[in-house]
Amino acid sequence: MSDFPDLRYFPIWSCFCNLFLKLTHYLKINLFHILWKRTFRLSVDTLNFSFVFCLEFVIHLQVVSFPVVQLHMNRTAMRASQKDFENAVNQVKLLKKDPGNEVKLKLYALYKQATEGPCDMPKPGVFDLINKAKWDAWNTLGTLPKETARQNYVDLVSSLSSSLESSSQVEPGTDRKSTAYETLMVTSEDGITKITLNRPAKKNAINIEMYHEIMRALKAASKDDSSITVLTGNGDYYSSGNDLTNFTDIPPGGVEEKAKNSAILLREFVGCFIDFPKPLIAMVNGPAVGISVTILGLFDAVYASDRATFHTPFSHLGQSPEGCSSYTFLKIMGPAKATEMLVFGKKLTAGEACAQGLVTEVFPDSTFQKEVWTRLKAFAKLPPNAMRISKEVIRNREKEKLHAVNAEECSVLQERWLSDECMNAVVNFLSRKSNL
Ligand SMILES: CCCCC/C=C/C(=O)SCCNC(=O)CCNC(=O)[C@H](O)C(C)(C)COP(=O)(O)OP(=O)(O)OC[C@H]1O[C@@H](n2cnc3c(N)ncnc32)[C@H](O)[C@@H]1OP(=O)(O)O
Repeated sequence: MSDFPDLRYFPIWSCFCNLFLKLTHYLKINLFHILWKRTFRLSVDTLNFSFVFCLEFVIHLQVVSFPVVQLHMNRTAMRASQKDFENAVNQVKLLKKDPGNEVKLKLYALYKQATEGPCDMPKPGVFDLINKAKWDAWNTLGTLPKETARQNYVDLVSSLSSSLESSSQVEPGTDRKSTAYETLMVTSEDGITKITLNRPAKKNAINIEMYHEIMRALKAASKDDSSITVLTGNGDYYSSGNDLTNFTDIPPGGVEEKAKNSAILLREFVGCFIDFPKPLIAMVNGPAVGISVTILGLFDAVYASDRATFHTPFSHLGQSPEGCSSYTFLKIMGPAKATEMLVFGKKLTAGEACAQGLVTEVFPDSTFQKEVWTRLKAFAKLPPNAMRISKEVIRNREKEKLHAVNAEECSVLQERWLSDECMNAVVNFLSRKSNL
């Protein structure tokens, strides 16, 4: 405060001084009139005087006061930004995540401009890539005033902190995060968002809530600052597929309504995998059943522990293939092998699934986590935009077809769920007459 004269009351003092001068000036004129003019004329002059007096007041307030108030506000803002600037400089050092080279260059340039003014350094040589990039960033700020650069720096750091904060809200290790998902654990670090199916006591069976949470987690992962997304399971299973108790919660509209709602949910769920924009990797840590197997055809890489098995017992359940597997499995493994899995329900070992192209690579269970994570961390360091664009080029060719297949599979299943074959299979499982 002390280093600045407080200008807040200047306009008011200025107005009163001005008015005082005007008042004495007009009084002199009016005294002259009083002495020499008639009473009638005098009252008109008094009215004129009052009118001019008020006008003077208003004009003075507008012309003098506002610029002064503005000046005062600007000076206050400059003072605030100097303090904020120092805070922002410290805040940058505490950022947990790398904001990326583009942002770092912007920060560097604004810092230099704010502290040293316009760039007056000699331009580094073409081969001195890093210093040249820094010089370019600083030089493009031209003659931007130091105060503006300071303010821009503060704004950039604050937007950076809030965006990194919101992306860290998906951290499962924190209290905030554990309340975010009931059936999943979601973490985001080293450029990798990891979605873990988390109902180990139920073999990670996918109940209605988990379908919705997976979709929510995928949508969040598609927008966060990670480069790749991983889906895995907690416990001894990757997933036992659709939770068969989903079929027991019948709405007032009866089984038809249930089948219709399930088809809508399934279509939306599979659609999220078709449209997911970043590289999506499955870490199949154990046995996988039903829909957790079929959607693997929509992943970009599938790494499996040698404990994993792949089982799609649709005929046993009176159901039919979903997850676009009626299309992707045929493309991946050819019609004969796909039929063995999807129609006859043949369970594949990890090695067999790898030989047929469904799995990218199999790892011994003892080293599975370590080996796969080392690989994933290396992948996550690749340029994220290049990975996303490459995936887009590959996926776009198929997207329309995949959505059409998804729609068709869901509509066939809607009918199947109403069949005796399906209802008996579900009842048998729930009454524990059968395990697959
Ligand atoms: C709305 C969209 C629909 C999308 C269409 C999707 C279709 C599919 O995914 S079809 C595949 C459906 N899945 C199954 O048919 C698997 C059924 N489960 C089993 O066969 C077995 O549980 C097992 C082979 C996966 C594991 O057997 P086991 O090691 O003997 O363990 P338990 O059977 O004792 O299971 C422990 C615990 O978990 C419950 N559970 C496991 N899987 C499911 C499931 N898919 N649905 C519901 N509940 C499941 C099991 O009931 C046990 O629970 P508790 O008895 O309460 O301990």
